[in-house]
Amino acid sequence: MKIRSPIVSVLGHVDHGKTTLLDYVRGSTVADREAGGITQHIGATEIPIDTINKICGNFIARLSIKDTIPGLFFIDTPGHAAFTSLRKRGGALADLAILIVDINEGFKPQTYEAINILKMYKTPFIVVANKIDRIFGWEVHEGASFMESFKQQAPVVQTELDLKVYDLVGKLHEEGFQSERFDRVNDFSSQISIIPICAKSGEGIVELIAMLLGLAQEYLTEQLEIHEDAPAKGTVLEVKEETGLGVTVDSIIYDGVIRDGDEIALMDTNNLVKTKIRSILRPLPLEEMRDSKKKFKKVDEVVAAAGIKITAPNLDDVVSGSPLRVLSDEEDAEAELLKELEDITVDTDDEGLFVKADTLGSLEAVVHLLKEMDIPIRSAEIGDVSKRDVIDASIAKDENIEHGVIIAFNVKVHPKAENDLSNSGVKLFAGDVIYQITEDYEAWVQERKEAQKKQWLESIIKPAKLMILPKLIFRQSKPAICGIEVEAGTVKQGYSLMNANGDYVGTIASMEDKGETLTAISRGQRVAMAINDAIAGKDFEEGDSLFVDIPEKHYKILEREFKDKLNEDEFTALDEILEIKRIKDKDWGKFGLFE
Ligand SMILES: Nc1nc2c(ncn2[C@@H]2O[C@H](COP(=O)(O)OP(=O)(O)OP(=O)(O)O)[C@@H](O)[C@H]2O)c(=O)[nH]1
Repeated sequence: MKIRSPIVSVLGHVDHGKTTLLDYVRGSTVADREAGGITQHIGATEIPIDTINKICGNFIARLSIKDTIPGLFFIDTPGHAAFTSLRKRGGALADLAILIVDINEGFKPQTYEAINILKMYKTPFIVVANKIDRIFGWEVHEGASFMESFKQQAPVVQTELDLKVYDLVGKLHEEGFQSERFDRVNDFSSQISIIPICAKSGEGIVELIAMLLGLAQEYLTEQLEIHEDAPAKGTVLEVKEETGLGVTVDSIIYDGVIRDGDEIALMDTNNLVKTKIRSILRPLPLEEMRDSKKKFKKVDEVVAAAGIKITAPNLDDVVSGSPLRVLSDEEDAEAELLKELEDITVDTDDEGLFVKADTLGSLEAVVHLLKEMDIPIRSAEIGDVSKRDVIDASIAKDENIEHGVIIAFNVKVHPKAENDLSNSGVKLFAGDVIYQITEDYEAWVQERKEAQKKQWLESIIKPAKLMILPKLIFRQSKPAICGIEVEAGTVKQGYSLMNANGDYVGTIASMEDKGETLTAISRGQRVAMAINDAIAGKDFEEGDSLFVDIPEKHYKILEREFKDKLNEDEFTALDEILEIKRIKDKDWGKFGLFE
């Protein structure tokens, strides 16, 4: 068993300094390049332990880190898109992550997104609080450790920094993490270290590197064990067309050995792709690159961890995030890959939303998040939103509006699908921050529920009470016409009326006030009312109170769902109506055992 270097990714909000940090980490060893200070991979940079020892020897001694880990392997492309692409079955490819936060700006949408992704993959991480040089009064000490530089700051500046660090501690706490400034952490397995740094001047970088190494040694060595002679396992970072080489795949190999001429298996959106390696390429050292047009050099074999470019036939449809396996014991590797593809794309429900994403990894992340929210998924695929997606969603919409929805992460709508989309009424939730898309979707569902409830409430017959005004009976019957005043609630045309004994009186045919026909009138209004079926003097008298006859089902809905929506006078009328109803049926309005 050999131990490989831990793979480290940098995540964080846009402009918080991911690239600057990576540049510094790589640049800090550039002088040493020829002496083996740094190993350039495709898509990654490795800093060997000797170089690390040179840069931060003191710290490493203090943290009692041994030389068992060969170095640190930094993925060159920062950001969570790269992070989710670089997946392997059941987790992230990165063993460790650096979450970078601008100390002056604090948490931003993509910071939360990164945390969600790290939580999902259970990836251990260190928080770096970047741009400390922007704290008012900070005196820059190029390349110094954080502690050294901190000691030399004025007390107000030190206090200011600590306040900002505590803001981050608070935010991390809200996300369910215990954290502390790294020098105050007493248990690295339960607390997250926050390292204040300046990616421009390099302050704090030595501590960052030492901490990464310390964490890897303490908690990851088992996961870093590799089988040097086993068929390689890797992940596709990017599929790229290269002049003179055709379509190539850039991949990170995290276990085993890969050789020129090996048979490998990869994935396109739906199938296994098998091919034979034509060549394995590594970057040409910078010095040599200057003298030639070539960027790569051919190698016969590489052992994990490594970043390589592979040329081979049939790579055109391979997707980024695809697993890569060297096939030796073909059946096993193939079956494993197929199962993996199934895990991500086929584990869907009969009904639900349509999900599109740009890579296998991001698709997996979106699907995972939606499932956690108990949102059913009908289909999950890689690629832009197509005409077919819109048609499928539109069919689903006819059955359930909430399923006529497409969630699109980091992909575009195909121009041919745009028209259909706007005509179909299918809802599209698109963006590049997963949790914002899901939040928007949830807000929309909530809004729809509220609107539905409102519509429902409007169709429900609500309690109301009216009085037959004295000396204002204009006609005895067919229909009876009389002056009334509404005493509680709202009375509408078509409502049935009952008297104080619960007997049916008649149905409101029409209402009129000063020559104007009204369909609904409220408390305090006086109108002339025509009542079908009723005979004045027999079914009611002047001065009688009449009540709206509420169907029992409506009463129950009011009681259960909308009681808080009734006015005080409606509330009292409802009580009166209940009492009247129970004269004839003592169980009226009571809920049955199974209701
Ligand atoms: N003052 C100061 N500026 C910094 C520091 N780190 C980064 N910056 C600046 O912040 C800006 C953004 O930095 P980047 O490294 O490009 O940020 P990023 O997170 O990689 O941004 P994207 O790649 O666009 O997501 C640049 O102008 C950097 O020069 C720092 O420590 N101090």
